[in-house]
Amino acid sequence: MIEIEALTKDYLELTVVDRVSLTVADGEIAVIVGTSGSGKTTLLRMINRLIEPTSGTVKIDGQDTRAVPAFELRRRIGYAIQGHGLFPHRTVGQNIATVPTLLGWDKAKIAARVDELLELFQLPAAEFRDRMPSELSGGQQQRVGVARALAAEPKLLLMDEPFGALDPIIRAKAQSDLLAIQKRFGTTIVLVTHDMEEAIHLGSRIAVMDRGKLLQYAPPDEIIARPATPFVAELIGTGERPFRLLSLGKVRDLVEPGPAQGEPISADASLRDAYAECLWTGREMLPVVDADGASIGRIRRDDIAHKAERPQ
Ligand SMILES: Nc1ncnc2c1ncn2[C@@H]1O[C@H](COP(=O)(O)OP(=O)(O)OP(=O)(O)O)[C@@H](O)[C@H]1O
Repeated sequence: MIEIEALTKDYLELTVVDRVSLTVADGEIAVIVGTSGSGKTTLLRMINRLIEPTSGTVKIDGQDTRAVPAFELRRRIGYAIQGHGLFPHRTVGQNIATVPTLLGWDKAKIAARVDELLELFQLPAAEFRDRMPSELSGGQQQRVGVARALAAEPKLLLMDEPFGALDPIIRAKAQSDLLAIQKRFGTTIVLVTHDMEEAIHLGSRIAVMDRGKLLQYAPPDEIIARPATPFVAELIGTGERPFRLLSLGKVRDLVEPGPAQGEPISADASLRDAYAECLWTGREMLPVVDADGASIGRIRRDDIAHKAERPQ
């Protein structure tokens, strides 16, 4: 658990992070959003003391981070940034092995971990282990960057716009990989983005920053339904609210027994995708299938539309 209390950063007269307090429970993904210059990166970097706070405290599992040498803290906490930050003269395998090597893991354990992570990120180890970063595509480099951050099995991972440079299709893939990996390892993640769609998709809680202040810290559905200030509402985009609500729900939540015509939709698809499919194909109902393709019933367009109404 991360407990941030009245955390503040001043640069001379300028307060760039202003008495921010928030708690991130184990296994949660907290996403920090806000406009450019609102203090997101500064807040994130104070957690692993890449930036020293002016005042306030950060506790990780009850321990004040000032009680731990900064280098040790940074080995313990995974850190992934936009543009991945790989070492250009080291192979993919050596990059991923950086922290385990610093921690003195034995060679066999490091090699096994490197291969495990490469496979997990769908980069066959035999093919990618010995390549140089320049021999990878941008999306592959980014995956190696996240793999490196996870190498020493950190309980906590900090990510600063990790998917910012990726095209929309690779980005969606990277996001679903991250969710799968987070589920598997139970990693607690704090992620900075300026993309509200990404925040809502990934976040179990969203922290909205403006000019150094934390305006709201709440689960996505609450941020959408009850924005704390007009600025938060504006950031969500009023015209987008119903669709953002739909993107939080799964087809599985609204399945009913009975048949329907035409191309089926997966139970794990979002309600937003199901609604789009209804509109696009002019259907009032869609057949629903499970991950193995077995029919499990149908979903109605009207039921989906009802879910897009403002929650009471
Ligand atoms: N070393 C520094 N000295 C002075 N001001 C700084 C320093 N680092 C950051 N700032 C200022 O602090 C403010 C917050 O910066 P920060 O990088 O945290 O914002 P951000 O929300 O992450 O922005 P972006 O989305 O553009 O990356 C900015 O106004 C920035 O100019």
